[in-house]
Amino acid sequence: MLLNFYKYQGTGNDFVMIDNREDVFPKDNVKLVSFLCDRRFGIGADGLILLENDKTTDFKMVYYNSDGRQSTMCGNGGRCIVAFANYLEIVDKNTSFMAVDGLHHATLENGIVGLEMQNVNEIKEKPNSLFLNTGSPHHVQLVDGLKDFDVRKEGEKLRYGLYGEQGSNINFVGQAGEDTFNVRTYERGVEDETFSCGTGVTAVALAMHHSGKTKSNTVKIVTPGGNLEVKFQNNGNGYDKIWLTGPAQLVFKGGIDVES
Ligand SMILES: N[C@@H](CCC[C@H](N)C(=O)O)C(=O)O
Repeated sequence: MLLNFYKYQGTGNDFVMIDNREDVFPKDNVKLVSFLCDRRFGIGADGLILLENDKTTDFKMVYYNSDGRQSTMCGNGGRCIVAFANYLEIVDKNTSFMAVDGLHHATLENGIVGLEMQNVNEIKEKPNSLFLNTGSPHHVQLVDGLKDFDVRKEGEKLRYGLYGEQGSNINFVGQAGEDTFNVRTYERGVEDETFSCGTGVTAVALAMHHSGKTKSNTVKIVTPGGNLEVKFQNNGNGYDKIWLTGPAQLVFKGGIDVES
């Protein structure tokens, strides 16, 4: 069958996007998803996202990593699917949608998408790092010489060594200013460094505030794929009103022959 797809990117974190409102996609086909995400034999992407109907909100997001398996929340994917829903004329400038971690509100203006993330009530302090869940699990670690750091090698070591089978995404951080951080992320399920990770930069912003590295509740993050901003409120017990904001763009669209 001919499968129509749309390719999106948000700060270089890229996704195959499929309109699955008519239930056309074989959702349990791990091989098919990993083939579509393959950069040499398929379309190429860090993940695949289905846009589906939802009973109570504008649409539902179903996220797969490039390994072909459904996973936890994807922040950049969440921003991209809002741009996709706008392209499909399902939503205008404000929307609410359902994802694996619950309800998300979002805004869209001139290609910039703001996405409200789930509240974070726990940040675990470890010897050289912090661990928190922003919809997906994240290890956050400050390192020297981030530019030349071997993110793949060190990320893989920690992802399996510290977090076992379940794993975690691993974020390496360098402070660039009072409210600005450089971030490089090793992503679980991609098993490599990606150009940017939305739940990851959200985790970094909160972790840096929690550990006193910044006093600002608007944090600028520089990733290899571009710039993001994370705003939040510290409520004493944790963080709420967390908004991740940055660009999300349609790159190209097409059709691909797949076995039905
Ligand atoms: N790229 C994503 C994170 C996707 C989920 C992650 N790989 C996992 O399985 O935990 C983002 O932008 O948040």
